[in-house]
Amino acid sequence: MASITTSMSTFLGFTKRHSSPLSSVRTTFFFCNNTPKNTTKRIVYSSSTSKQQIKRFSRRLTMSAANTSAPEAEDCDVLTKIPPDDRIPATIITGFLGSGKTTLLNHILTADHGKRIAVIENEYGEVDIDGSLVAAKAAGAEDIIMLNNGCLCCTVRGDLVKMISDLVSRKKGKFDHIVIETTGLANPAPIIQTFYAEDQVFNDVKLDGVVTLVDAKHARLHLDEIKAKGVVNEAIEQIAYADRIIVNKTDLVNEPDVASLIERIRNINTMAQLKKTQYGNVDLDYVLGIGGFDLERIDSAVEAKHSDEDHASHSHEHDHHHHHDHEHDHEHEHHDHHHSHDHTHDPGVTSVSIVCEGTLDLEKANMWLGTLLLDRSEDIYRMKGLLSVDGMEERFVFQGVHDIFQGSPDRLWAEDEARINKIVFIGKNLDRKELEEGFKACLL
Ligand SMILES: Nc1nc2c(ncn2[C@@H]2O[C@H](COP(=O)(O)OP(=O)(O)OP(=O)(O)O)[C@@H](O)[C@H]2O)c(=O)[nH]1
Repeated sequence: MASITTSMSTFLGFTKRHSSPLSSVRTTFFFCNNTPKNTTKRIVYSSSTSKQQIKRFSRRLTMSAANTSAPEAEDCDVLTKIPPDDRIPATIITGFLGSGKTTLLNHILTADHGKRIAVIENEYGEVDIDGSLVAAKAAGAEDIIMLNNGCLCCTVRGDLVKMISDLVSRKKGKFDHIVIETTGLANPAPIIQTFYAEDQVFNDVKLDGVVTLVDAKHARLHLDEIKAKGVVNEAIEQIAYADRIIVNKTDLVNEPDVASLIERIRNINTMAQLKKTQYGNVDLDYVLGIGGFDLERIDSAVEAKHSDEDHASHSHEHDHHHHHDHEHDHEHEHHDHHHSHDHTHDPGVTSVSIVCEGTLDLEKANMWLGTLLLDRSEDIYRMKGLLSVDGMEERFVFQGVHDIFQGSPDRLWAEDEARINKIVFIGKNLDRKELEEGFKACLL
């Protein structure tokens, strides 16, 4: 995957105060670029990041944590409040070929939600706008832009940046939301990274979330497909990056099959909410206004409270004892589901959750997370966490996508509140024991 890199000097220069009206609010994140219009910041780890640099970074955070009571201090780098973000939200709709992406898009465009939506449609190799989308345009999409000279996640990423910037400069104020439909073979990661790596996009548009359609009838075939070494299985990747999963076409399969598919999806991604549907028929607030990358909404993701539909599936017997003999095969994680039966599936991509009471030593935690991202950022697809850190009165929330990391203190811990840390990782070759031990070694 193309990695986004930045010089570590800017990364370490993250104490600069903002000249915006928000400057009285202390700045949030570890970051790489100045962003004049808002205070969302990013850190992008590069392969040239050294452990020494992480150590320096860690020391700076330690100092700033001890300094949280002095918001006006010139060298202050920790926020007590996550500032409002008024950038235009963008939702990515992805899912394997034929899973129902266009059907969902039409549902969104024709429903009565009062939002003015601009659509970016990536139909690889097609020349004309999909007939059904023409109908949707008539029904009210603010703008439909076709990207058909390549796949968004590879060749036309630059086009995506250009399209979003054109859209913003041409029509700012005339639309409220951007929906991007990927091709069925897209890997969402580079598309997600575009929203952080490209200032032209980042300054005006924020990623709202990734919605992944799963074809209840055919998904198993795609998930089972074993690719050559180094080749991603798009069906797995699309599930792994999702904030919302829609198991569609449930009219074509029986309930036990849907249940075992959901079980399998859950093994890949415990963080996303999941719903079963037919013809993409979901409530619109399930797919728009997700806040999947918002720090203030980390809570709901790390709680891993699954919907009734999820739980309903757990009462069924599972018949998926398949076991792949390939390089990624390893013991799978099942932390949140409390299933005791032995089965192995979706080798490679899993979710690992760590829930643990206690308070973290800031320097150790920084070292651990920094080193983890430095060594494993290719494998860590997404992570979200909520931490209790020594010297911070607030909970520390963070989220990351590969080498992009954002973190900020959010609300104060209540006096009688148990200091429970929660972290969820989604990624490849995750070793739960190692992650848990690494985390626990940072506790005071
Ligand atoms: N039976 C059934 N068919 C569905 C359902 N949802 C969508 N379809 C049909 O499945 C076909 C593919 O749906 P699309 O919405 O075009 O899927 P897509 O993911 O956009 O497809 P690609 O762009 O080719 O990747 C269409 O004929 C839809 O009418 C469903 O829940 N049940």
